[in-house]
Amino acid sequence: MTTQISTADLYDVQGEELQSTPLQFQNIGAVSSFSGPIRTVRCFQDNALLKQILGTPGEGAVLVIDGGGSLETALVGDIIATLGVDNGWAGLIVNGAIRDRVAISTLPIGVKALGSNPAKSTKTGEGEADVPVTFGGITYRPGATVWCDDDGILAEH
Ligand SMILES: O=C([O-])CC(=O)C(=O)O
Repeated sequence: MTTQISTADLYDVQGEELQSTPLQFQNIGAVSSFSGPIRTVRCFQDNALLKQILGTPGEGAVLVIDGGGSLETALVGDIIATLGVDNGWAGLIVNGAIRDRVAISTLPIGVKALGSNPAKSTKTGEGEADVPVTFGGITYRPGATVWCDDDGILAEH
């Protein structure tokens, strides 16, 4: 695996052109440094749509999941995260909760989330995909690049 430039070094070179967030995401996957083109999904306490998307080729993209910051239910567990691994996604940024934290910590994928909750989400498929989503001061636009590591997140405008 190629070593990725740290977000701090990237900020020093390109900071004016990048967005950062003060949100203190937890790094839950086994990969803490990851980057790629942004794909997005917006869903509230329902994970059928994001599961469907992670079942398609990721081609190194980062799926940004805007769950509205809800920690009431988990949007991603180890089965869904494994789907992401198997389909070539670089990582997930979850504005919400995950579950199966211990299992996800062994998976070769980046997973940033606000926290965890064993309660599961509904599965109606409600939500939107590949639209710009905004949380924590960053607007994540499909196709723009995002970089993540232990220091945080940077994204192109
Ligand atoms: O099915 C769910 O809601 C999430 C889950 O537990 C998994 O991905 O393993």
